[in-house]
Amino acid sequence: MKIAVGSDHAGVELKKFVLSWLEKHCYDFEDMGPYSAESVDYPDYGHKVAEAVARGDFDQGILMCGTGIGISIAANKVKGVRAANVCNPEYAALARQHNDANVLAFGARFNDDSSAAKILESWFASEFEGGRHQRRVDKIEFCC
Ligand SMILES: O=C(CO)[C@H](O)[C@H](O)[C@H](O)COP(=O)(O)O
Repeated sequence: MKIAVGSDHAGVELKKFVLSWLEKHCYDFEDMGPYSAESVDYPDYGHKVAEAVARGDFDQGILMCGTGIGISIAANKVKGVRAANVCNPEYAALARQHNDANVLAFGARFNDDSSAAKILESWFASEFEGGRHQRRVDKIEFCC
């Protein structure tokens, strides 16, 4: 599985942990930036990761900003992307199981390495359940 990872300045430090976690668990990943803590705009990185997932270059994306809110809103503007801003491991599991979320977002200012690891474990351990959820996910794309 190939994972695209991005953040804004607020997420740069936690991104380092996420990258090390992905490496430790043998995922194929790419750090799409930023590469320093200099202030940047979260939509630039939200779009970059989301577009890479939508093109099929990556299976999933992981995004972090201060709260996870702005960067997930930006990612969700890209057709075919279902970004879930997750605040605990249960949300991470349900985002995969019920929403077939293909981009995981979370807040770097509200998670430390330990809570981020629990979110990542739950996300990657969970599969889309299909069935009634497939019908609902299909309807997401059909909004005028
Ligand atoms: O949380 C965010 C957006 O939802 C971003 O990470 C920003 O950091 C946040 O908007 C605060 O901006 P600042 O320039 O870091 O003060």
